[in-house]
Amino acid sequence: MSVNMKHPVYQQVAKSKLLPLYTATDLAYLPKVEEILLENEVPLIEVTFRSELAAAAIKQLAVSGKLMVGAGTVRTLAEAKIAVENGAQFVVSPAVVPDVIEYCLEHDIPVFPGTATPRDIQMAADYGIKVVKFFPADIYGGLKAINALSGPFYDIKFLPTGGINETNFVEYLENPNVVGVGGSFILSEKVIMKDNGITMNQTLKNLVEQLN
Ligand SMILES: O=C[C@H](O)COP(=O)(O)O
Repeated sequence: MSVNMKHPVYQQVAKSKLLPLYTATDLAYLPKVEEILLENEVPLIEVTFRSELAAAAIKQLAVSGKLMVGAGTVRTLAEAKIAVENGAQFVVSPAVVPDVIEYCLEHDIPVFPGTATPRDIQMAADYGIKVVKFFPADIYGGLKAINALSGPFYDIKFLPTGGINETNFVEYLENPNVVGVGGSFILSEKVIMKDNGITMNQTLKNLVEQLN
């Protein structure tokens, strides 16, 4: 059981720098979601297990094959199995869940466990994990905490999530220990629903422009 750092998911996260966290309540919007993300060259998505449609949305996106699709808010082994069986290519958890991590490593699925403390990070590192979610980033000290944690955990990269928004994401991404940022500020089904994606597309365009 070891971490395959050559998995394309790691390269894509580092390239896109944005990991959109998406909660599906209506599968009809998924083609629009794909269109917006592809147009803005953010070809990946984390579909959260916060709605009953999570597995179906993952499956639809995986079958379509346009985006790299992962599962988020994976808190149990059962959810990890459902996610991967429906085509999830990566898994994100809000905490360090040994069953989830072990299942993912056994199936060559990149897993980003949620960490906030040295103990959490050490637990993830003991599995050979090199990239952890830092969550909830703003409440657990933001960049100040990441800088402090990067001293002893010099070989770990962070994916801050939770409280990241359009005004602070660039500052996070400028930190050399931050590989990318995640969050609901990148893509929202509710916003897409309002005007069939026009506002959402513009919002994402504005975010991506700031990356260059
Ligand atoms: O697990 C991820 C977080 O719940 C996302 O937080 P956010 O809505 O502040 O981006």
